Amino acid sequence: MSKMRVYEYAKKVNVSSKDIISKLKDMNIEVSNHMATIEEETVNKLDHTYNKSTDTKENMGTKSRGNSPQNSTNSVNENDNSPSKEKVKSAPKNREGKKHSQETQSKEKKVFNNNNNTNKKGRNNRNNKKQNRNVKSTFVPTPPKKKELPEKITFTESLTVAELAKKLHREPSEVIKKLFMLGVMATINQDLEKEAIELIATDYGVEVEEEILVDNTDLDTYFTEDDEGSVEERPSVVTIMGHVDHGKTTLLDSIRNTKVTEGEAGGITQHIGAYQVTVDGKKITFLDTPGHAAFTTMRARGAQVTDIAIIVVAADDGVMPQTVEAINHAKAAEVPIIIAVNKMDKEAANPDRVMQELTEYELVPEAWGGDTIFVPLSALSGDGIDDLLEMIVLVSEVEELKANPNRNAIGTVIEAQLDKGRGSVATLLVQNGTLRVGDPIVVGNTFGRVRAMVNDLGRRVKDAGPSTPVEITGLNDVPQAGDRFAVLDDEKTARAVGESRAQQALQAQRSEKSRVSLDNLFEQMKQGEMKELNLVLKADVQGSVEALAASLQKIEVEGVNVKIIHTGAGAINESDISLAAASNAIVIGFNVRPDVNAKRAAEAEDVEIRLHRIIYNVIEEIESAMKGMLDPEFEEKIIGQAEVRQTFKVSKVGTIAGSYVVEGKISRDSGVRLIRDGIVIFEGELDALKRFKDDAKEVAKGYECGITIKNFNDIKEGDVIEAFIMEEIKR
Ligand SMILES: Nc1nc2c(ncn2[C@@H]2O[C@H](COP(=O)(O)OP(=O)(O)OP(=O)(O)O)[C@@H](O)[C@H]2O)c(=O)[nH]1
Repeated sequence: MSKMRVYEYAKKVNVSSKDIISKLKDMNIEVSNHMATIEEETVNKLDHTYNKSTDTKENMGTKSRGNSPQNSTNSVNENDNSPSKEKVKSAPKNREGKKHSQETQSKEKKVFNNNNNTNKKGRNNRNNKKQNRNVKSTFVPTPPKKKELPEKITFTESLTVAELAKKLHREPSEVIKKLFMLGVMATINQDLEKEAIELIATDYGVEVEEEILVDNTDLDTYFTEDDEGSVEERPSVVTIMGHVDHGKTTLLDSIRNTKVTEGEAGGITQHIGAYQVTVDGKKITFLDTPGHAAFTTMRARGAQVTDIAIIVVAADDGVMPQTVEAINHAKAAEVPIIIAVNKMDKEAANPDRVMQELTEYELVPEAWGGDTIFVPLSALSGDGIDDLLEMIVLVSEVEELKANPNRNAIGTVIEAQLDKGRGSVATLLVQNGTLRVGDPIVVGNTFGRVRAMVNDLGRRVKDAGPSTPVEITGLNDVPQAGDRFAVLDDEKTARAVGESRAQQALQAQRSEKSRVSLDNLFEQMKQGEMKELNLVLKADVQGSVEALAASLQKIEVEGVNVKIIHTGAGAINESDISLAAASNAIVIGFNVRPDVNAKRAAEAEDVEIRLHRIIYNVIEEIESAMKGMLDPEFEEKIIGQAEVRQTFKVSKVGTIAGSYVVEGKISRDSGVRLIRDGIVIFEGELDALKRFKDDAKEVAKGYECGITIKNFNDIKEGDVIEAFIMEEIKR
C-alpha cells in the first residue's frame, strides 16, 4: 500500500476523518487536517488496527459513545496491559472536553480540528479502549505526552505565554492558538494581561487566581485599620504652634511642670521630644518641639501625628505672620485648632483684638457665633492653663480618638540621635497597638529589637500603649524624625524588611545621584534653566539636621535652589563623601567632624567639607556660594567710536568703511552699532578690522582703520560706528 490522504483512508475503513486524526494522534503521529498525507508505514499500522477491528466497527461508531464511563473504565480494566489505562483515567480531559463542548467547540472546529480537540480525543480514547478490549494483543498506540491540566493556577501581575503554557502543562503553541482564537495575538515571550490569562484558563476549565504581592517592606502595609470592636479611647496628641516669642516654650514648660509632676510624684522630667500629662484622669500627649517646622517636616514625610493644634497668640501682639502660617499648617492637616490667647497678665493684653484678627482666618469664637475655642491664659503665671487642658480633653472627646492596644505597635519617630554610650536612641510615638521591650521592630530604614524603653519621666517602662511617647534603644542605625515604625512578628523578618528598606533608600539615593551626572547636567540646565546646589548635611543631632535643612531650603537666589541629597546625625563618614563626590555636592558638618576615612576620601575626591558651629554662618556661606555659581550677569560697555570717512564697495567682501577712531578703541571682538544722525540703524558684529592691509586686533583713538560689519553693507560716509563689549557684573 502506498501513501494516502487521511480522508481517503477514512473512507476506506469507513470511519470519519476525525477519528483517523485522533487515532494518528494516539499513535503520536501529528497530522494537520483531513487532507494530510499519511506515510505508507503509518497506513500499514492503521490497517493493522482497523482490519483487525472491522468486526467491531459498529461499536466504535455508536456504542462507544453510549458507553457509560464506568463501562469504559471496566473495559479497560479488563485489558490492563495497555498503557492507555492511565489516559482514560485522566479526569481533566473529560473536564476539559466538557468545557470545550460547552463554550468553544464551534470555534475549535475551525482551528483545532487537527490535533487539539481533546473532546474528540476523549471519545476516541474510549473507542481505543473498545478496540483494545476486542482486539487483544494488537498494536497499542503510545500514549500522548499531554499531562493532566492543573486544578488551579496562580499568577502575580502577569505571565508570558510560555509561563502560562508551562503552568497549564500545555505547549506554548497550543496556548498561542487558543489566544488567537480568542482574538489575542501573542508571541511566546509576550506578557499576557490578566484578562487574557483568565480567558485561557477558563477555556481550559482551570481555576485561576491572581496573587497580589504584598510588599512587606512598605510600612504602610502595617498601618492597617482596626475593627470597631477592638478599639478603645486613646489620649490626644497635641502640638503647640505660634509666632516667635508668643510663648510656646513657656506654655509647654509650664504645662509640664505643673502637671507632669502632679501625676507622677518624684518624676524628673526628661526631654525626649514629647511628654504626657494627666487631666481629670485622662492623658494628653504634648509634642515638645514647638513651632510648625517640625510639624510640617513630619507631615511632609507622611506622618500625621498631631490630633489637636494649639495656636498661641500673644494678647499684646496679636496675629503675626507665623501665626497665620501655623493656622494654615493646621488647616492643611485638617486638625482641630484651639487658640491660646497668651500673656493675659500683661497690661497691653487685648484679647478682643486677637479674636477680631482671627475672624479673618475663619476662626470665630463661640461667643461671636463661631465654633473656635479661645482660651485666655498666662503661660508665665499659669492662669488659665487648666482651662486650656480641659478644652483639650473636650475636643479629644469630640474627636473620638481611638486605638487598639492589643496589636503590634505602629507609630512615628519624634526624634532620633546617636548617643555615645547608648548608640541609636529614638523617641517613638506609639500611634496604635502596644510597644513592648523585646519587640522586633522596623523604624524607617533601620531595624532592631526594642532593648530598653524610657518614658518622659526618665523611667524605664516595659510597655507603651497608644499615644505614648517613649525613648527606645536597640536599633542598628539612627532613623529620622517623621519616619514610621512597625513592630513585626519576628526579628528575622524585621531585619530583612529593615535591610531591604535601607537598600531601597540607598538605591533611591543613587538614582537621584545619577540624575545629576555630568552626562545629563547640561541637558537638565538647558531644559529647566535651573541650577541646583547639592548638599550633604551632617549634624550632631537629628533635630539640628532638620532645622538646618529647613533653613537652607528656604534660601532663594534667582534660578538656583538648594537640594539636600542626604542628611544624617553623626560624624561625616566615607559614604557621605562618596555620595557628595558622585553628585557634585558640598558636605556641611554642623557640630560634627569628618572621620579619618572621610578626610582621606574628601581629599582624594576633591570634595569640599564645610564645618560650622552656628546655623547662621552656614546659611550665609551657602547663600553667597549660590550667588557665585549663578550665570554671570552682563552689562554693555561702550568702548569706542569711529567715524566713517569713506566707503569702498568690494565684490565678495561688501562695503568697507574707511574709518577714523574718534574715541576709545575699536576691537576685533566687539559688537558694533551703526549710528546715522543719532539713530541706531543697525546692531551686529564686526566682520573684519584692518589697519591698511593687515588684520588688527584693536585700533585705538586717532588711527584710521577699515571696518566691515557682518551681514550689513548699507554704510555711508558720516555714519558713526560704535563699538561695545558685554562685561560681567560681579554680584
Ligand atoms: N508676661 C508674660 N510673658 C510671657 C508669657 N509667656 C511667655 N512670656 C515671655 O515671652 C517671651 C517669649 O516666650 P517663649 O516661650 O520663649 O516664646 P516662644 O514662642 O517659645 O518663642 P520662640 O521659641 O522664639 O519661637 C519670654 O520672655 C517669656 O518669658 C506670659 O504669659 N506672660
